[in-house]
Amino acid sequence: MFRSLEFGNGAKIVAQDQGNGSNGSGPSRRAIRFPDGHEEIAAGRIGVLLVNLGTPDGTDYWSMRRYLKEFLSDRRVVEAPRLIWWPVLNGIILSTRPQKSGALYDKVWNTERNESPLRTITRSQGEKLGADLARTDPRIIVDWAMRYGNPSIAEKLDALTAAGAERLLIVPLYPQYSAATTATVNDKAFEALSQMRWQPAVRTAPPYHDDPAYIEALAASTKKHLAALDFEPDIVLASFHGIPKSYFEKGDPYHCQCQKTVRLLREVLGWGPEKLMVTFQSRFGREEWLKPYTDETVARLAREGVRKMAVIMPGFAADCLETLEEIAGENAEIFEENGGEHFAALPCLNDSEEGMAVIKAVVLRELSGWI
Ligand SMILES: C=CC1=C(C)c2cc3[nH]c(cc4nc(cc5[nH]c(cc1n2)c(C)c5CCC(=O)O)C(CCC(=O)O)=C4C)c(C)c3C=C
Ligand SMILES: [Fe+2]
Ligand SMILES: [Fe+2]
Repeated sequence: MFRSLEFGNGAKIVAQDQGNGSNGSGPSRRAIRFPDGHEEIAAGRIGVLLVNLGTPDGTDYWSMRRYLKEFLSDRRVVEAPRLIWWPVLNGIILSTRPQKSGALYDKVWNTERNESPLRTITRSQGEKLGADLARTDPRIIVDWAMRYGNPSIAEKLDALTAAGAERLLIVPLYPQYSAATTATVNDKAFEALSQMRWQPAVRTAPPYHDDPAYIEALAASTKKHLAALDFEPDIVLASFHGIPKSYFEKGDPYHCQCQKTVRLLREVLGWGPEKLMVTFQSRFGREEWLKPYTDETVARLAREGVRKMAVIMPGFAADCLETLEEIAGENAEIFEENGGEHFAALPCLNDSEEGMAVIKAVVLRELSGWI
């Protein structure tokens, strides 16, 4: 079966599904067919796929349950032996967490588009990057996907190869590497590629925790958002999503990369560790996670007399439940309950000028030799 995509100049990209047996069903032939119908040439396009964590399709019980089941079944995310984890996940967690998390997502949901902020922002990052890079090299096509939920990595890889992408750059949108994030994005992409008879050439973008473009963007964005506040914080927390301490002990470089990001950011801002502290948020389960915990630190500092606090979240390429609800909502309350007076959660880099400059710098560097 042929699938085709038409372009404004009358050219047509045609992809033939292989549909011939056991080795998957990805597109196996790509060609540009010109209007007169007889000329076929290789499409030769370069695909860039931005991937972020994921998102439920809705905040109702079944959408939340589907999403959490996919997410929490991933062995890269929960490493506990299946014999122990399976009954816990399918018992208590999937019967209670979907309602609880759904209510939290309701607080931040983009009702206009009926989707989570993470999906809205990731789409915008993809669209802005696509428009920008098409001016750099018209062979480049950019798309975006979610590791869990929709749009899936597999469907976007199919679409990119069908559109003629013979070279492909996968970009996990995580500045700091963790097996629970970067590695699982790549695993999922290679799982989809393993089903294709005719694979594109593939690269994956490395973490960019110490990339000067990223550090400069964080510094500029932090200064810009602090200047817009009606107070000057006594202390700024750099809050990262946590991981279980045991993952760090097994060799996950995430903790070290978070620390390095903040060390470099302090150097650019000219701040010491007493002004910009590192903390870890979003614990899940009973195991010990990376410390210090954000919520405990916020409470302690408020009790110790800190009255004005700002929080930046450099590990999140886009605002999401964990930044908009957990930090801007829950932690603001914790601060005030313990005597704090002014609290601000600063926006992530998102699709801002600074944020797009980082993604563009990473992508252009990783495309070198291809463009
Ligand atoms: C169970 C363990 C979890 C690990 C390990 C984990 C690592 C991890 N997560 C992110 C980024 C995000 N996580 C988000 C939501 C979220 N995370 C977990 C659990 C683990 N994360 C859960 C159960 C959830 C769902 C929400 C909830 O029920 O509490 C999000 C937000 C997604 C959104 O749509 O807004 C992000 C982003 C990182 C970077 C990371 C390890 C470094
Ligand atoms: Fe998470
Ligand atoms: Fe959370």
